[in-house]
Amino acid sequence: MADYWIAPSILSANFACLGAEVDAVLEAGADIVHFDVMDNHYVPNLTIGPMVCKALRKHGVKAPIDVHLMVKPVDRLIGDFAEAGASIITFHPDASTHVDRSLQMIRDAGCKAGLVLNPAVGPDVLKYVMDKLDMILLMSVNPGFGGQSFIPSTIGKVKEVRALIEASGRDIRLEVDGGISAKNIAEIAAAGADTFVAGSAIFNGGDYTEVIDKMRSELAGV
Ligand SMILES: O=C(CO)[C@H](O)[C@H](O)COP(=O)(O)O
Repeated sequence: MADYWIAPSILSANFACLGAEVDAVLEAGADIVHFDVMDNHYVPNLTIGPMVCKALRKHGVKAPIDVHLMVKPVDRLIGDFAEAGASIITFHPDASTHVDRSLQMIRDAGCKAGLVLNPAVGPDVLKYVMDKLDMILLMSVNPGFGGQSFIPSTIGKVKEVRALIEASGRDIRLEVDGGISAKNIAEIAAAGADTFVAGSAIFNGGDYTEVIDKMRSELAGV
């Protein structure tokens, strides 16, 4: 017989395997799904797009999907992700020509809107658009790859941004992403963060429930 190869198309498979993994981590106690969208232009890596978001919704994922756009330009993808079922869309101010307009586009599309600050980017830009923000995401690694170490100066920035949020009187989530595990989550929460993105700690940490329970027990002590 000839050397026949059968090749299931991952694109047409509706990302069923990913759906099962997302189900597992939500059942283990995660609250939201964080989506790292990388374009090999704004960051040196290439990941997932709106089709995957849509496939997760079709698969039955009901949890909020928090889409972090590491792409430039930003605006063209907003409608696609909103239609695909995104709940929250965040982007980097240095990737959008008109930050206020991009935030408004996200809100007009029916999603919650947020800005992301890279480790070396200060919080000044936030002040002028506070009324359009539902989330602020502080990167605690340089974006593009999982598995990096938490940058300690983020703690000071979390405190600074928490103070800005309190002064605004608005209900804005403060999320931190990069190098987070049960070892440092309490310190980050004590500084003022309320949402924690963890990749390696959860997906390379063995039993999802045990890892998430350990994080929650650390948070309970804050
Ligand atoms: O956005 C990211 C990198 O740009 C990842 O979400 C982040 O780094 C999480 O991965 P890890 O917990 O392994 O650091």
